[in-house]
Amino acid sequence: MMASRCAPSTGLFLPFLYPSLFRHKAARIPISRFTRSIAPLHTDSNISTTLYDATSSGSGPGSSGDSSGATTTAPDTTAPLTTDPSSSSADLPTSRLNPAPDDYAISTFADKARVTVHAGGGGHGCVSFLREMFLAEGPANGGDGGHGGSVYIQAVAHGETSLHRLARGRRSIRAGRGKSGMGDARGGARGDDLLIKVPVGTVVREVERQDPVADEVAAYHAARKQKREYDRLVQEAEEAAATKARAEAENAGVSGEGAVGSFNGRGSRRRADDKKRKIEDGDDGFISSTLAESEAAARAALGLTEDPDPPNLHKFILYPGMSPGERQNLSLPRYPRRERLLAQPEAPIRLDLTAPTARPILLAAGGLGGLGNPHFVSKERPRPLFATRGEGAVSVTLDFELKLLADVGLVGLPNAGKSTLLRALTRSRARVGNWAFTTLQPNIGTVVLDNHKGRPVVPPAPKPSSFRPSATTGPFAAIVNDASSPSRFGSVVMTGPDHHIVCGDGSLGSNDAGAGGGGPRTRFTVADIPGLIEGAHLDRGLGVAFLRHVERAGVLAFVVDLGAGDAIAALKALWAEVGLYARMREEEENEREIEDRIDWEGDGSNSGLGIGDGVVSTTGMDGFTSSMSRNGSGGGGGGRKLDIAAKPWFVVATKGDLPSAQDNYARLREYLDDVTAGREPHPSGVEDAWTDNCAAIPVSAIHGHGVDRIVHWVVGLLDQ
Ligand SMILES: Nc1nc2c(ncn2[C@@H]2O[C@H](COP(=O)(O)OP(=O)(O)OP(=O)(O)O)[C@@H](O)[C@H]2O)c(=O)[nH]1
Ligand SMILES: [Mg+2]
Repeated sequence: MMASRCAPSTGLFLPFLYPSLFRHKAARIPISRFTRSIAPLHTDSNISTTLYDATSSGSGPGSSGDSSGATTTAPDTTAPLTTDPSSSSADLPTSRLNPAPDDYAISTFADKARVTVHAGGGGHGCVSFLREMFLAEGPANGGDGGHGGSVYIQAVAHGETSLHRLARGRRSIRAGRGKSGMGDARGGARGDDLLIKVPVGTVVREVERQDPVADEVAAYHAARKQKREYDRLVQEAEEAAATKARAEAENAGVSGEGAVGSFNGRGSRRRADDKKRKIEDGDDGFISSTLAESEAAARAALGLTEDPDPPNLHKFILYPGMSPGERQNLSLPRYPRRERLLAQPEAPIRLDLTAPTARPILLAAGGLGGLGNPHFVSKERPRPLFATRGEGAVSVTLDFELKLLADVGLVGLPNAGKSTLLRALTRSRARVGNWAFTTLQPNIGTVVLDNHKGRPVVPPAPKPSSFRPSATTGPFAAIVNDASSPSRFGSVVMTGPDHHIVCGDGSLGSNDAGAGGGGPRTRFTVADIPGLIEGAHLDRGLGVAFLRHVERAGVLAFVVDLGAGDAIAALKALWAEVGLYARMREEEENEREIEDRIDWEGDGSNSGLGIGDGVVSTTGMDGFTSSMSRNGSGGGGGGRKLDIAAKPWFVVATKGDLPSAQDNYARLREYLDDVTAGREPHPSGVEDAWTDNCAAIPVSAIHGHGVDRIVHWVVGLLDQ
């Protein structure tokens, strides 16, 4: 038997021949090993611990404990607070209210967008004539062009929660252009209208606009002026030439008489007479030669190379098959004066859409379609070889700004527990993590008070005055003493499978969403924004820009972490930032008002938006200003109060389960009692700020304890 020529497979050359096989194999082994060895460095829990340590604004001394046992026990969110007073989020089992950092729903959110909206231009009119077998030159039958589409805006309460669709990518939005008319008297189709849907709470401001109709009018006036000037110069030149010729003829006659009898004299005399007669008779050849000269002189004077076009030529479409003679003899009629279908809103457009708009509001009106040639038939001009062009359309650059119109705005330092509270109040899946700036964009949730099943989920709220917490018998004591039952109000169970409170991420509430229609309030919305830090108004941290989302909330809830140092200091720091933000906004508004006053001076009509065709704006200019100075003292310059300080507010003293929370709460309570009684100034330092009933509601959001009190308190404040 012949020996194999190949050496028995030792595998020696295989890696060189098939490196991919080996790379694959080799890769597999270390990956799993690496995973095991490096995983602890990259897990979320590790990141959170690291960041927590760095920021040191966590939930107290117990929070940096070992999280290894986190998944061993089943979630017990109804556990009483007293079971383990030193528990921190890291020690607790994961649950809906203590989720892993990767358990959250990403929401695409944008609160600002700059977009140029273009209305559609009108389609052109058509030049056409009927032609049939025995009718070679029938009447004009060109169709009219279709009107261009318009752009509208509508604020909707449901379905839109953010401006991300406007902010994303596209910087311009176009309505449809009207189609041009066609032969056989077929009119062009209308351009499609465009409706921009925005969430309630959107403010729209015009930045710039281009109106081709206005440009056309200006171009027409310039062309007409030039044409007049040209005609004047031509006439002058002709008159000068005629006078000169007449003078020459006279001179020639005189010199001829002086040479009576000579042949030459007789000849020149005859020529001069001829010339004189021709001038007097308006002889064509002579006139045309002087006219051409005069026109050339006028063109030279105006710096033109050709005769100027009729001023309104650009508004007409000429029949392409026109002969040069027809072109020469073309006399265009006056451009017909026409009204736009919809009146373009006057500049500058400013809308504050604080309520759903029943009817769309016009932003940019579409252009008119051009007229077909039958419109220009007359006795003198039975076969018009022209039609009009479609009107150009307006384009407006607009700034959109969304100020969420939640009923309650949560304001707190980073890591205070705002998102956990939102999760406890609603079915929001806002991100929660034990580090600062977990929340990078606002979250909004809806608290449903009535599930429309005939039985209110939440019993009628007590009036805030009858529910005023006190240091001794207040809710904090209730939480501790009533630890076995999660709610003092019995019927509200904040956790568990039959959770009645839903998050309406897809249904943005408005200030009147709950009590809309005059009935009892059925829901309210809560906005959770990124944490504020000291100096946020100087753009530290994530800045104060997100405060715009709580600026118009009905009630402000200051979320203070009872386990993170002095709660009073935290509250004062928050109010200081809010106050500075309010002042900033007020200055901005004042500046804008002054700018507008200058803009609007020219036409003297500042009565709001000129929205035509019955489109009604729910809030125009007046609505805008009034919303900003709703609580102000009537716009009197420096005497204006801060709006935000005039809002009802309360403190949510969260993380009540942590040690030292009791003392901290007691001090906070005392301080707030003093503020209510007027012994202490308002924490923002603003005079006349709202201090009717400054409450601190202790909760442990992570356990879902005490959140029902917040629901009642808010309902009481909103219904005030
Ligand atoms: N012990 C305890 N921990 C809580 C409570 N509420 C929240 N936490 C923890 O506090 C940490 C921060 O919670 P978040 O809800 O993310 O805080 P936040 O205010 O939204 O933070 P930012 O979004 O960064 O501003 C998390 O680890 C929570 O588990 C509570 O009532 N008790
Ligand atoms: Mg958060």
